[in-house]
Amino acid sequence: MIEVRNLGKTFGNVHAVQQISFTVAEGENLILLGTSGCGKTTTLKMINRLLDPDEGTVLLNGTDTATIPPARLRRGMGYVLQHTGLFPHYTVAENIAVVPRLQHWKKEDVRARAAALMQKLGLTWQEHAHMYPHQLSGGQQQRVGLARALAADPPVLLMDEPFGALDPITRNRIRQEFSELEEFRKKTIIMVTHDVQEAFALATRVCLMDKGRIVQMGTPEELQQRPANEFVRAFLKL
Ligand SMILES: Nc1ncnc2c1ncn2[C@@H]1O[C@H](COP(=O)(O)OP(=O)(O)OP(=O)(O)O)[C@@H](O)[C@H]1O
Repeated sequence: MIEVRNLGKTFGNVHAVQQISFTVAEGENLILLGTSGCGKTTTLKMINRLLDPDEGTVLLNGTDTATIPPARLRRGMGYVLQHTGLFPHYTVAENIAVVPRLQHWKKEDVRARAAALMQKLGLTWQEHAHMYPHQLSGGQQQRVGLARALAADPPVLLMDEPFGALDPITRNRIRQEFSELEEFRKKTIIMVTHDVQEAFALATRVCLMDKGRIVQMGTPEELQQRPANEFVRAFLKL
């Protein structure tokens, strides 16, 4: 369980995040939704300590994450980015293997896991394992990014616009495939998007943000049926 309490982060005179609080239960998918610059990415990065908050705390299963060494914390939290963050000089197989190798998995286990994930995500070992990221399409790169984040089976997945760099058709297809994966259903996920349709397709609950603050949080149905104010109504085009 992840509990975020009164998080705040300021860059110079920009209050990027102010008084953000929420809890995410095991297996839930919380989607942080909002316009560009509203503080979604900053919030996400404070959860795996890529950024340290100026105010507030993040608890992971009751433990203050400020007391957990960042490297250890991140091993339990897969991270998927819009521009994949794949290592360009590593092959597909090597990219997927990064975290299992850090955890000293046996070579054959790493390979079996990578091959199984690749297959689930529409890639094949024979064709793709030895390719480099620049030899893949954007959609294929994004699949490798997902496989890498899932490789060591972390209980938590943080995703920042994971389908954002793709054309709308590929985006919908990969999103659909991803939402059907057993991994997706099992994991606690916090995902950032500015796309209302995507948020509603994947969310257990949506956290709608504006100017660094939470405007409304609830299930997609709650937001649609009981928008808290004009901003919510306009954002959701109700
Ligand atoms: N490292 C930084 N230094 C200075 N300002 C920053 C930094 N990171 C974020 N900001 C500012 O903080 C605010 C929130 O940024 P953030 O990236 O969290 O927004 P976002 O909602 O994720 O936007 P987007 O959807 O465009 O990625 C913005 O005004 C941004 O310019």
